Amino acid sequence: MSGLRARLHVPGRLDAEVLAETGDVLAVVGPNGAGKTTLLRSIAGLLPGSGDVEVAGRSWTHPPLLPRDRRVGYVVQGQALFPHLSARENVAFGLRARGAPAREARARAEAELERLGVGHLAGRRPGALSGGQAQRVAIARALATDPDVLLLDEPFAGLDVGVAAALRTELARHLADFAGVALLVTHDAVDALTLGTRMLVLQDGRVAQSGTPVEVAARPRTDHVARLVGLNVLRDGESLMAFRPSAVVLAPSEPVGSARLRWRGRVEQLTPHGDEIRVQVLTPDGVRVLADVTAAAAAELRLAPDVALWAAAKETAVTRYPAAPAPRGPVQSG
Ligand SMILES: Nc1ncnc2c1ncn2[C@@H]1O[C@H](COP(=O)(O)OP(=O)(O)OP(=O)(O)O)[C@@H](O)[C@H]1O
Repeated sequence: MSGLRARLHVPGRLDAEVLAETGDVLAVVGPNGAGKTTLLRSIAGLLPGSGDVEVAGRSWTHPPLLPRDRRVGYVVQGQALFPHLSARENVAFGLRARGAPAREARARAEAELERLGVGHLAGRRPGALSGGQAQRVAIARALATDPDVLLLDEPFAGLDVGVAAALRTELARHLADFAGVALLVTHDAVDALTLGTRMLVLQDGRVAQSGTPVEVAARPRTDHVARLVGLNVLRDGESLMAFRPSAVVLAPSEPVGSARLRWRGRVEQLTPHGDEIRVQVLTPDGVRVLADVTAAAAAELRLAPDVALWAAAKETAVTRYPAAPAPRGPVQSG
């Protein structure tokens, strides 16, 4: 087994088996308190005695390895850079702790910061960095030690939308190059679908579902995932398009504007969805598009089953990604 095999048990909090192969990016999703952070911390060795972990054919738990002896890069929730160290020293820290000579650690740290687009900020302390810059430093620090397992706990949380989008694009590149197994905790379905090669759904400390993102999105097995991936995921040739139902506009006649994707169809279903109404539109070719509209808009459009209408979405609201390759072996619950 070249990847990760873990059976994790933290009484009352987590009971899960995780299998991932080298090159996998496992998107870990689930409601608050489901055990996502506990899962990452168990793998990192921060919760001693919490189960069996085997990485690249080597046990990290029999005998138990200290966290610093595990080949892990961990980007914790809300960053934890050392405030009194420069970006360069923060990144070099882990290398020094693993015995790298100072010069070598410094050179590697600078190269890693450069790779993350923050090389020019190497001398700054975290207090003088923006949230997005600090997060890049945190990712550089996690990658600098060439970990076998990369743990990312909500890496885009708290960042401005534009900053998060830029970092997401960049992280996608680094994850594609990354030679180990990555676990990405996220509350964002688009992250799970675009960055994950597999998805692991946790609920009440257990694995509720696993599979490729497309499999999970197509047949959500928990309410949370259904809501989370309450996304439109439509095929467009060789790629998939994902967009939120809230990005879909309904109109009685064909919408104008060339940049819009549009579908003609009929209302198949209307369901309450929070403060809004979720409308399922069925096209003559069998494509289903979800739209969330306010009650006022639903009344104005006289929405009822079988009413003919148009659905449209702006191209800018659509995330496109390649259709997933054939599924690999299952990640199982414990
Ligand atoms: N230090 C702790 N001691 C005892 N229980 C804890 C501790 N940390 C977390 N828990 C509990 O363990 C469960 C899992 O928490 P965890 O933080 O792993 O969830 P999560 O899925 O990461 O949640 P979130 O999305 O809110 O970050 C929760 O019921 C939580 O209350």
